[in-house]
Amino acid sequence: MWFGVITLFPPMLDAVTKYGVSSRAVKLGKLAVEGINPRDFTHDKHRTVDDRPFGGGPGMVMLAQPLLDAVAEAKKRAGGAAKVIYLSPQGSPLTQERVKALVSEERLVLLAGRYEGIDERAIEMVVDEEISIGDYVLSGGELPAMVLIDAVARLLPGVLNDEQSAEQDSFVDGLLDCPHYTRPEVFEGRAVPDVLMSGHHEQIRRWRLKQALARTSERRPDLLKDRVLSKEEKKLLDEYQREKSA
Ligand SMILES: Nc1nonc1C(=O)NCC1CCCCC1
Repeated sequence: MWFGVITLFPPMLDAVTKYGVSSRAVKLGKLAVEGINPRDFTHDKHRTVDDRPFGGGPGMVMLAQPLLDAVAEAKKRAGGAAKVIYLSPQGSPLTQERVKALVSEERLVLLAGRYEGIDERAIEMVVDEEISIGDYVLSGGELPAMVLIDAVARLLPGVLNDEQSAEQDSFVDGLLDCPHYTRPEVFEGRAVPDVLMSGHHEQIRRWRLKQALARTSERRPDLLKDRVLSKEEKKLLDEYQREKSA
């Protein structure tokens, strides 16, 4: 999968190309990430990429022309059709469902804005979709772009050693993740739950599912609203709620 990221700070992309699971995807040839700097598509001496907002107000707005030319270059490098996604708080929320759908795109261009935003005409002319990673304001779209790349990279076939760990990740089955423990068995007087030491795989599976259901109902009841529970999940959640009120 190929990503062209339109950014004033291409070196930031090292965070996904040189470290962690996404860097493994790059090494395996399953992921490519190219930074394309709009400043390289300016035609004035000062390589201007922004200007003051019409109508007044604080800050600066990114000029449309360098962005459009950078997107055109990205599409050329993509070597085929590529959707353009603009990362901004005005976008639709990035969810695991959306991530899973994006995995089937062969090429994507991600537009990372800076300053107060980008000229609206650039959005009208080249942006296919706006995506938000959350309801807060960052200083640029690069980190959101890398969040999207990381979330997609983990799902590329053969990237994660144990396919299961992707399956067990939170939000993959619509529940929050269960607690995890490793050595030592007792840390600062706190012991690992007995069931995890029992070697009973079926009991461990049920315990983990119950913990995931309990956590989700406590911390993110909204996720349970849209989720159909299996018979077993209903039973475990009822069990948890009875134990809680006992
Ligand atoms: N939240 C977000 N989700 O996706 N992007 C986000 C963001 O906060 N982006 C920063 C702004 C900064 C000014 C230009 C446009 C992007």
